[in-house]
Amino acid sequence: MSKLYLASQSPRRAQILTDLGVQFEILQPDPNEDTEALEEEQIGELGIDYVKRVTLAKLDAAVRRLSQRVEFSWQPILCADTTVCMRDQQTSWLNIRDLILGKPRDEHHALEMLTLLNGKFHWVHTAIALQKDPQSDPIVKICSTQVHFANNSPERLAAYVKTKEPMGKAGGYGIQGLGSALIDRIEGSYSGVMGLPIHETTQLLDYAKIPFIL
Ligand SMILES: Cc1cn([C@H]2C[C@H](O)[C@@H](COP(=O)(O)OP(=O)(O)OP(=O)(O)O)O2)c(=O)[nH]c1=O
Repeated sequence: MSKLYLASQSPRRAQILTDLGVQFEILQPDPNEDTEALEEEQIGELGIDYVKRVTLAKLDAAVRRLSQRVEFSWQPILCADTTVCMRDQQTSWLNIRDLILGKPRDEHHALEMLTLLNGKFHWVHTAIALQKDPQSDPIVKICSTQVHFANNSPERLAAYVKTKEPMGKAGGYGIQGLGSALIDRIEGSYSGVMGLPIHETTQLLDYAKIPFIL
């Protein structure tokens, strides 16, 4: 049966693939690889371009890692990146700028991010990329969802940060957890916000002929 390599450390992505009934193996990162450099923003880069570039770079690194194994059988590789972004205050019709929010460095940073998102709309872009075999070009799909934060009190935001849920999550919240208490509406894909848009993922699985439950 065809199997898949998931080049991601995100437990949410693994859980979604498990729920879909996909046979997969997690491709562990190379401990010597500088992943921070990979995720560095370029000046003036829009969120959607950023997420696509980082996902393709993750895929490229994963393909290299796999082919360096002494013994390996080629199987399609899937990876993803999720980013939260808002229009920068300095944006104009002639110069559109995004403020890209990655994962918070610490609790203080998480509170800063949540305060920025509070009472407003923002975008969550998730790019997924799949390399079917060494010869073919990677296929990328981008899923963008608009999320609106309710007008939460500063005390509620601080209480949320204390739960530690914001850590390791883009924008400092998890829609699949207590973070959903802070959100009053979304337009788009819930699973995309969580880090792996299910519909777009099944399109890539179909393309790579990887079986799943449906
Ligand atoms: C906005 C949001 C993000 N997230 C998570 C999904 C991603 O795991 C994380 C964004 O970080 P990513 O850099 O996309 O992924 P990762 O570092 O967790 O894993 P890897 O690079 O190995 O694939 O934020 C949620 O779980 N819920 C949410 O509501």
